Amino acid sequence: MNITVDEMEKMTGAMSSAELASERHSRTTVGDFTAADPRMTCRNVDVWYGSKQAINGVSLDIGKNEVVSMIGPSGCGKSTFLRCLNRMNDTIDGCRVTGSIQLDGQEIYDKSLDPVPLRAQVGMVFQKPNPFPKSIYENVAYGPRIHGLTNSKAELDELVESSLEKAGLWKEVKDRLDQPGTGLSGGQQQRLCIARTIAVSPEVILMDEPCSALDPIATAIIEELIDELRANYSIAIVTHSMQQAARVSQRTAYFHLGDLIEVGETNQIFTNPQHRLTEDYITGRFG
Ligand SMILES: Nc1ncnc2c1ncn2[C@@H]1O[C@H](COP(=O)(O)OP(=O)(O)OP(=O)(O)O)[C@@H](O)[C@H]1O
Repeated sequence: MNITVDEMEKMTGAMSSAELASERHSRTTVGDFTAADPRMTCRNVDVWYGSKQAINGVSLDIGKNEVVSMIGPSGCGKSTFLRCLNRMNDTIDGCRVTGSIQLDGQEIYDKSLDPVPLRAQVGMVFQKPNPFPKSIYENVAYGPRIHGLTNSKAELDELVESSLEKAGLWKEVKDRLDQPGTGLSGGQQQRLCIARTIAVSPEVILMDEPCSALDPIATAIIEELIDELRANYSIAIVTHSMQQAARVSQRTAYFHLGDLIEVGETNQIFTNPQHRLTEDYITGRFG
């Protein structure tokens, strides 16, 4: 049975909690959660922390060469869902993920799949820039070295340069590659983290509020970069800033209490939301 959240709310008084729990799985997301050319496909994803369910039957595609933003009030599950996409939740005790998440048609939760190379294919940039306590060069060279991606120092040098170039940082650091990454400004550190992610040839880049620790100028530079990166990668970004979602993404997904309420073209979500909860959020009535 397909029912909307509104209908669900009307029905709750008449249903037992067991019936309600089973109905929650068939709750429909408003809008088309599929992408024409998907890189990742997520179907009926549930996430629990112990006995508490944080994500309820979410289905969403991340398409090739698109930026998908995930928005919603604090605690709605955006980061939890994002972390499912490269199995970062594996590192959290008591966290359990069910459903199907595929990268290029392969189940990423398959027991035989090694999460270490997966996290190179699906890289992650965190809220707070977190360069290693090493030189700028080593920050970028570390991943390719442990994944055995280059055969010589010259090749590694080239990869470090091209990754810094793609992250828009090369010109600013080319004369001080041996200096500590932690000595860069916050915005530069975040671009260094992006270069580090790019260096191991990802297909998808996950970004969890990547600009929340940055000033408006550094934020604008990262937003421009995200738009450029889209030419080569699929990007999923969690953001608290609706303006940022509107600026950087082609599709937007609105989460509420662990449900994916609505997904659609970013322009449509912000100008003509179909669900009352989406409308309430984007018009500032809550969140
Ligand atoms: N490690 C954890 N252990 C237990 N519960 C957790 C853990 N991480 C998140 N949660 C819970 O899961 C739910 C979703 O949290 P999550 O951080 O994914 O939301 P969010 O939308 O990203 O929030 P925010 O915008 O505040 O970062 C919340 O109820 C939160 O308390």
